[in-house]
Amino acid sequence: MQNLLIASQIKAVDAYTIQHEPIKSIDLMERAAEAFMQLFLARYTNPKTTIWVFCGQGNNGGDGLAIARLLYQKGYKHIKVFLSDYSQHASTDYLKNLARLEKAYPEIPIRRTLEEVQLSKDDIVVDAILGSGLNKPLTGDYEKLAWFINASKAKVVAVDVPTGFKSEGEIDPIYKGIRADLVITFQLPKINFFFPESGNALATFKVVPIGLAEDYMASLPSQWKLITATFIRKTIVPRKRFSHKGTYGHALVIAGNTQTMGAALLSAGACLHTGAGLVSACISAAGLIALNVSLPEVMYLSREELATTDLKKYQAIAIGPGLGVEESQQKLLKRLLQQNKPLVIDADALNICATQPSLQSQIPAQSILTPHVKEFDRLFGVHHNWWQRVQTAKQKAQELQVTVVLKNQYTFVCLPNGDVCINTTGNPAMAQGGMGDVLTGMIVSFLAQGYAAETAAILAVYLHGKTGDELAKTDGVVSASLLSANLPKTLKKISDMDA
Ligand SMILES: NC(=O)C1=CN([C@@H]2O[C@H](COP(=O)(O)OP(=O)(O)OC[C@H]3O[C@@H](n4cnc5c(N)ncnc54)[C@H](OP(=O)(O)O)[C@@H]3O)[C@@H](O)[C@H]2O)[C@@H](O)CC1
Ligand SMILES: Nc1ncnc2c1ncn2[C@@H]1O[C@H](COP(=O)(O)OP(=O)(O)O)[C@@H](O)[C@H]1O
Repeated sequence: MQNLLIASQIKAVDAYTIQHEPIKSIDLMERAAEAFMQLFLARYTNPKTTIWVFCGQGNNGGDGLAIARLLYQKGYKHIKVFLSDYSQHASTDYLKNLARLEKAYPEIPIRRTLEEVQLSKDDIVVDAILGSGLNKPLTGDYEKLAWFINASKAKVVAVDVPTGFKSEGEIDPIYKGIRADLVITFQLPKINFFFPESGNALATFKVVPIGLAEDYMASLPSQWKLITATFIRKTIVPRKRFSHKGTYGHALVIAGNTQTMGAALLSAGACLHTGAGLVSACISAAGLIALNVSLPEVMYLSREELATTDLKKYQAIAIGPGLGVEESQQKLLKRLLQQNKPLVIDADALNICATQPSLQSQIPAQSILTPHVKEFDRLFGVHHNWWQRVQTAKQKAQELQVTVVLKNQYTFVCLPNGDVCINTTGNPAMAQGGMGDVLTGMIVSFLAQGYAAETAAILAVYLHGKTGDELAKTDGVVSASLLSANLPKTLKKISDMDA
């Protein structure tokens, strides 16, 4: 798991690296500019393109000036620089890089007013006006500049952060900053890149390492974590010699209704494909034939039997996909909550809890809640932005001592200790009904196999997205059943890798 840091912490890491590597700050800036340039060159290979580098007067602007010099040195001769020197203050490294540029390549045009700038849609703008130092909303000349660049339709590549975009905290509903096609960001992604509202400010981002002190970064306190492939590889326990079905637990999936039996089948199927030793599906009788035909390995438990069965024989239980919210399902859920056994609670089970708020306090500790945005807001109230929503998820996870899996393009897994783990696997080819049902089956499967609740949720969201990513390399749309069928392949790939 990788710590994500807020802008002030990154500044501290910057200072620490400068002191302990040691490296001069101007050389660290050069390293950042080099890293930016390498990725830029790989993407934009035509040296005849006109590149306008817009620079502010802080270190972001300093990066921009170094980038202009390095690109020119690499043969990109159509470089022009714009200085937005609207302020009295300029950073030392900005001034040094301005002097270096003017000395090395006095022929590069430097402009200071927009009347001198003509941007075409074929040009590239390097946005180095304001970076992580943004400390107030854009106004006046800065706002005009952003408007001018956005209106030009030129391709925009931002340095570290698009000008006007906050690295963390609530994102303003009306975005006035620069809209970047690509952000090349230094060392760590900014926390706000993972919130859907960032879609107004950037189409995509790439992280380039600039050699900041890794150990120090890891030692700083942060409740924001990125789920990494390394963590997953280290955490997944390979199947053991001499193991048998009993080794991998018995999972029960309580789901499905006459018109939504597919949800139950998808969930139970994914549970099987993720490796539970035994899977039982408690579905309405209408689904029995379908279950036997499509998932012969899965055992059936009738709704009536559920009432009398000793639940101890199941190592993990999930409830909700396609369940329905009628009185009988409400009773069923209430009875289950009274057993005080941790549950994976999804879909209609969450919807029932939303209409009966008193049930919330009865959710057993160690349970896992897997709402999508609408289920989340039904359950915990309407939220006007994702920052607030994640704050609530974090708070509820701590208050109820549960794991909240807030599903989205980037899923936020909020743990009972207050950590928010962000998953970066997954893609729009997966945006199809049934995908969440598969995820629920995966989580309950990992739980049955003996993983702790937090770990089961993290492994499942990563593996779910990773399988979707592998399939999206060849398929434009990835259905839930296709993804489910491919889970064993991803698991095999992961367990074959060296941790
Ligand atoms: N470790 C790393 O990651 C490395 C980072 N590096 C680079 O440094 C960048 C951060 O640089 P930075 O701290 O100098 O801030 P930056 O964004 O240039 O802003 C400058 C000043 O602008 C002002 N200002 C703020 N908001 C404003 C507004 N709305 N409208 C008008 N003015 C506004 C404010 O000054 P104030 O007005 O408060 O006096 C602020 O201090 C980072 O993004 C990366 O590119 C690399 O070089 C090396 C390693
Ligand atoms: N664009 C996307 N990128 C990444 N993951 C996605 C995307 N669209 C959907 N998903 C994933 O698919 C699942 C959808 O869950 P949900 O809405 O509950 O589906 P359903 O109720 O249809 O089963 C979530 O895990 C979500 O993260």
